[in-house]
Amino acid sequence: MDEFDLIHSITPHSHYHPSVDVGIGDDGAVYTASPHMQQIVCLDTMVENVHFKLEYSSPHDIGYKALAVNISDVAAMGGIPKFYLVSLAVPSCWQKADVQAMYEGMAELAKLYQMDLIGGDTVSASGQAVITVTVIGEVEKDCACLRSSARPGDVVFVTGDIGSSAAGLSLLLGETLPSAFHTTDYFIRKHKRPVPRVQVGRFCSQLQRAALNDISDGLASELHEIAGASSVTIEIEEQLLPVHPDLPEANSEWKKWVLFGGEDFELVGTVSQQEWISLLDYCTQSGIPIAKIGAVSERKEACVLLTANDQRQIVLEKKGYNHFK
Ligand SMILES: Nc1ncnc2c1ncn2[C@@H]1O[C@H](COP(=O)(O)OP(=O)(O)O)[C@@H](O)[C@H]1O
Ligand SMILES: Cc1ncc(C[n+]2csc(CCOP(=O)(O)OP(=O)(O)O)c2C)c(N)n1
Ligand SMILES: [Mg+2]
Ligand SMILES: [Mg+2]
Ligand SMILES: [Mg+2]
Repeated sequence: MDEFDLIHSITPHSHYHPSVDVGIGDDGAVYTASPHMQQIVCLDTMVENVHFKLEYSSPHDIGYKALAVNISDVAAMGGIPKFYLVSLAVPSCWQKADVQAMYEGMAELAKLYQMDLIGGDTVSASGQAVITVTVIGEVEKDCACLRSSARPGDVVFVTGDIGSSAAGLSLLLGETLPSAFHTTDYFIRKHKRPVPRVQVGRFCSQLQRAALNDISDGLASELHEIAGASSVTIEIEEQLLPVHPDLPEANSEWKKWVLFGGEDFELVGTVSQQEWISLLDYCTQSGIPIAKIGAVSERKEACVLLTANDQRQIVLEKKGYNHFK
């Protein structure tokens, strides 16, 4: 594989956004930012054997997910994703076609959101493959949905279902065996091909106030981040958590997947009770699943409480995915 030949082959012939003044091919990309908008910049890395395994992830899957998780961070800010840059460390055993397939995975999602690839970097790796994606987005001035925006009395909500991605991972790793009860393909798809909730983020950015976070490390961890940033106590109810009906049949550990599993890439957030009505209305009309899972209490201490199905209230630990634990 030749580095320059590879870069040439993945260079787009045209851009969705005419605001790209200089794309791939110079020392840096140049774009003209829209007036009245603030720029959002996100970066997340995926490492072979930490975030994916080549046994079950194709290069297309890896590319798709590396861009999806970054778009998810833009969605959690309430933004519109516009541009992306890709840094690749490629093991020498990879073929040019494998790398191109990764870019096709990203292009699939980029087409959906009309995003332009405007740069990156390509190096050889002596060990595992690493892909780092940077996404640049934008949001109307002062409309970003910050983790610090939760207030007492707010409704706490989550989109989609949670725990399914962790179930998919467990199936892929062979820790959970497929059976007639579970929707194996659905869980695996939730793990490999998460769909970022950009529409919901955009709707929230137009509200008076919304706190948002995307679920990468797990529901408990993300709720703690909102509680900490807003200095509030969040109270959620186990019976309100949206889970796929087949999840409890999959494995006795399913409740851990829901609270601490992570990589759902759903949005969790808080809005005022009044604005919850319009958010629920919007999602219902758009066919986007969303559920109220609790409320922000009047206590001013950063804490997350869970009312279990037996009605006992417990402190929900800040457990979840942590790279060094
Ligand atoms: N190595 C790093 N250097 C600088 N900033 C970092 C680094 N790692 C994480 N951050 C920043 O810390 C914050 C939390 O990161 P992270 O938990 O990865 O967020 P997310 O779950 O939204 O991807 C973000 O603002 C991120 O940009
Ligand atoms: C082989 C493998 N083992 C474990 C996991 C689970 N996992 C890896 S990283 C992660 C958390 C999300 O990734 P991170 O890099 O922390 O994203 P961020 O929080 O920065 O968005 C989880 C649940 C996985 N996806 N693949
Ligand atoms: Mg991150
Ligand atoms: Mg992230
Ligand atoms: Mg993380």
